[in-house]
Amino acid sequence: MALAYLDRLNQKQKEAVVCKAPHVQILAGPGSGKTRVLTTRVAHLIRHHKVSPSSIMVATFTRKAAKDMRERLEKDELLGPDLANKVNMGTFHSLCAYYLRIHPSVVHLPQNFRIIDPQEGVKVLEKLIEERQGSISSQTRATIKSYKGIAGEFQAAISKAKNEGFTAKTYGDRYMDSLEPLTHDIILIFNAYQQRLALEHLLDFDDLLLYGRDLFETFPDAAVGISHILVDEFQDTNKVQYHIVHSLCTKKKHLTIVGDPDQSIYGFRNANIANFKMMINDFKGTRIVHLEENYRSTSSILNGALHIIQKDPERIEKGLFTKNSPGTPISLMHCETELDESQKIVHEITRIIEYSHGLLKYKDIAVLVRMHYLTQNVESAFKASSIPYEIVGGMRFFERTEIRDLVGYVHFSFNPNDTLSFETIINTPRRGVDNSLMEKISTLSRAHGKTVLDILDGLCRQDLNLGYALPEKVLASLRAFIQLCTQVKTMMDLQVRLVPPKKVQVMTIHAAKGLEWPCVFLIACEDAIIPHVKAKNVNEERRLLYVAMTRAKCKSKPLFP
Ligand SMILES: Nc1ncnc2c1ncn2[C@@H]1O[C@H](COP(=O)(O)OP(=O)(O)OP(=O)(O)O)[C@@H](O)[C@H]1O
Repeated sequence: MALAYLDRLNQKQKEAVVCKAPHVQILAGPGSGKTRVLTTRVAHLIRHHKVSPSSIMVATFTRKAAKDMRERLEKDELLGPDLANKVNMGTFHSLCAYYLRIHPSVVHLPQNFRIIDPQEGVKVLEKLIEERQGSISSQTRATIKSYKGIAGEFQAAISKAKNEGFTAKTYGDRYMDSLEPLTHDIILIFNAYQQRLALEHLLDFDDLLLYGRDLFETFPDAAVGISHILVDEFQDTNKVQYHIVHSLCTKKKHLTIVGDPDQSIYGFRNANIANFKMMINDFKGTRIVHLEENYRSTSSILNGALHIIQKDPERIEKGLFTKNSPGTPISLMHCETELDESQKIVHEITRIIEYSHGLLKYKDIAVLVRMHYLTQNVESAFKASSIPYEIVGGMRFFERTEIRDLVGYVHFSFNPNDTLSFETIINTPRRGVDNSLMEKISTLSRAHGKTVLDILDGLCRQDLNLGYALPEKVLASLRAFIQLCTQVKTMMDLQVRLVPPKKVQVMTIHAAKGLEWPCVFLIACEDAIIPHVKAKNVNEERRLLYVAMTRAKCKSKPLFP
């Protein structure tokens, strides 16, 4: 049978797509067609091996990657929209959320659990730390400048522990004998945090993975019907994600992973490069295929990037080449000040657009930064010179105040135990509920084991006594609030349609992973920024620079003030 979709692949890519080994590890450099190979392998399983599309699960790291892959699969030369839509595809977090919604009781979760974002998590921690400051060690107390700041630090510590696979209980058991006062503070707050989330039927992002791991471990049939699992960006998997993949793959399931150890830039979030070796040990019969031809970049760009990554002493040597022409050399641009740096970028972009005579558009240009705050100068310069730009990964749709409020109403109506959402929305519009009353309502809800709505109802009917009478104006607005919430019957499925960009894309290097543009500027390419002054692992910083440089097809321009 003619398999036309294979014609778009080189020999190694074909080998990776048609490989019949039970498990396949595809190791590939940047721009060598990992996404092309992964999507074609999915198509090949369905079209050639007649695997049902609903038996295939593809786990990605970002929603953007999942969307990108689905779009590629929807093309007729691969699967077409009907078949593509039947493939189970999503981020690890969304796949876990999906199966946890179907089988919540297996891991003792309530049916109406809600997923909170990191900002909401900080809010919970802020309160818990304030409530428990008497029990926190004097050393930690002395470092508290603001509750929000310290809450952020506890959140990072708890998240790190969870990404290593600890629950509050197992973390406490493991570190109970530590001599570090801070460790005991973390144990205390970690426990309190999990108790508060459980009480209010809330899960944070890390919990999704931990509960997902427990679900698939205790009940591998949760993902019934899945026979093939494919994982993108395997170098970014942490221990918990590996555990999930391992549990999912019991009972003769087939695993394909694609990844590039050189692009491992999430070590700070516990990504574990050792997972490549673990896979070889745990999955007998794994075949390794190397993709070594880069199609994306000019040879000048690729050689420049290789020069950087080859200095990583931990690197496992692997080949990467391109048949592309050298193109223009990488040009380092020295700038007098940060202001000068952004003005030079404006000047260069204007020149590129003008001289390419329509060949290159604003959307073909990206500006990458090591840290988000570095976008400020370039943003002002773009505004002043009317260059259309988009800061990617800044304030996201769901983080905007009005959207937060709207979603808060939906969440609260769906889960009236959720005091976090209650506190977000109760005074939008103003209802005269001050912080102390808000606290009392939340505390009464927890103490009586009743929902916040029940407590509000009790207050309005005057069945519950606060020790003082609420003004009639406040009672009236609480009644209106109850009525409004009871009117919101169903959860709305808010979906944002992403419009293809037409503007210069400005984003961090982390956000640029997996993307490509003809022209890429990299600003603040200097000591203390990259490698970052606080970076614990200089090799990870080197890999970060490698990822940044390999995003460019023709023009890579690092700048330094
Ligand atoms: N066999 C091929 N022939 C021509 N072009 C190819 C081939 N394979 C991949 N490409 C092109 O190379 C570019 C990089 O491919 P892809 O995005 O799949 O790379 P990747 O390995 O996922 O990159 P990264 O690791 O940097 O995210 C794309 O523009 C793709 O269309």
